[in-house]
Amino acid sequence: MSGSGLYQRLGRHAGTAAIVDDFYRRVLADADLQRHFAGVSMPIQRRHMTAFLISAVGGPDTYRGRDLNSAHEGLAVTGSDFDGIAELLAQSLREHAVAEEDVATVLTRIGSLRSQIVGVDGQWIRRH
Ligand code: HEM
Repeated sequence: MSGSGLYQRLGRHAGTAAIVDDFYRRVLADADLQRHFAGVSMPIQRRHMTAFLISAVGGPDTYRGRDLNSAHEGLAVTGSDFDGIAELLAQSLREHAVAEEDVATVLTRIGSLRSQIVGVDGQWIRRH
């Protein structure tokens, strides 16, 4: 199955966790993105993102965090924040020698979540 093949190629749980560690190092070093994570418990964040990503690439589904709509509600994530995060994830995947074809697959899956994360409409509705 190509989904679980992708999970194997990312290096299963240990490989995905290492990619996510690298990813949040980049996020916290990014002048535009780091402010969103002020006050967020990064160990929990890393654990949730690792479980989420594993499930998104066809590995076991152990994610027990909130749904992505609820998790990002009120955070005022912009389209450009989303693109920045996706780019840093791509860099972390490449840093871990993930093949370009697999990087593209992961980015397509993550890209399909955009409307759950970028919050402009939801915020407008809540304010009025
Ligand atoms: C690119 C796709 C993204 C995915 C797959 C994703 C995934 C997640 C997951 C799984 C959580 C944990 C939810 C929980 O703990 O219940 C989370 C939380 C969070 N995400 Fe994202 N996220 C994405 C994009 C973004 C972007 C673009 C930003 C802003 C720059 C962002 C900011 C946050 C913050 C600040 C939290 C912590 C919220 C809190 O603990 O209150 N995320 N995200």
